[in-house]
Amino acid sequence: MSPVIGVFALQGNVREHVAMLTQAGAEARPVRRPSELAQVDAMVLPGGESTTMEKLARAFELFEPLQKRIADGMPVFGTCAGMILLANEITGGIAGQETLGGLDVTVRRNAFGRQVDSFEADLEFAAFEAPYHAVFIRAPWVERVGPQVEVLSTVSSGPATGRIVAVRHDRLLATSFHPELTGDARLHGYFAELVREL
Ligand SMILES: NC(=O)CC[C@H](N)C(=O)O
Repeated sequence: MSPVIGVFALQGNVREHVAMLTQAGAEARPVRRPSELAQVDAMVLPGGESTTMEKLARAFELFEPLQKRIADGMPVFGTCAGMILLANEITGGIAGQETLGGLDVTVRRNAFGRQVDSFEADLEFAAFEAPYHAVFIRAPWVERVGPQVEVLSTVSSGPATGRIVAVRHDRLLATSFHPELTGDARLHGYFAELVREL
């Protein structure tokens, strides 16, 4: 049976993520309840507002089950706020903000500056032949990576040059930007491949 990828559906571009996963040849469905989480093999955590997503995940009793599944090795693709939710450590969080954790990085929230609400950039990925056009919206960046974390891409021009914006730690994949907005399904394909390899 082909694996099923769930998309955290309490906030964010759920339909777009499902569409991109489908385009990448994966089976995908929204997840709002613990019973739905139990039926998927992997998860996408979309962008949104990480503090709100934490609250919603707790209110819908998904926070602890997600933490447990991540600790048990479930593959997760976190994008933007989803990257923040996966990080072991955050800077610029609100008082008491907690994450699901698992990804051994420190992520800075709203790192590109509040005046830079959103921007776009072409990124190089070793796994892709052509650059990946990325859309950043009040995006975080990665400030520290643990020894097991692979840096997949950094910003290559402008004031943020060298900043880490895509990482992989074993089965956890995370990007600072929104890969569901540009019609380019290569990152969803990369994640689907990682899920299939299990
Ligand atoms: N586009 C996004 O996901 C923004 C993330 C948001 N700034 C946060 O801290 O959660």
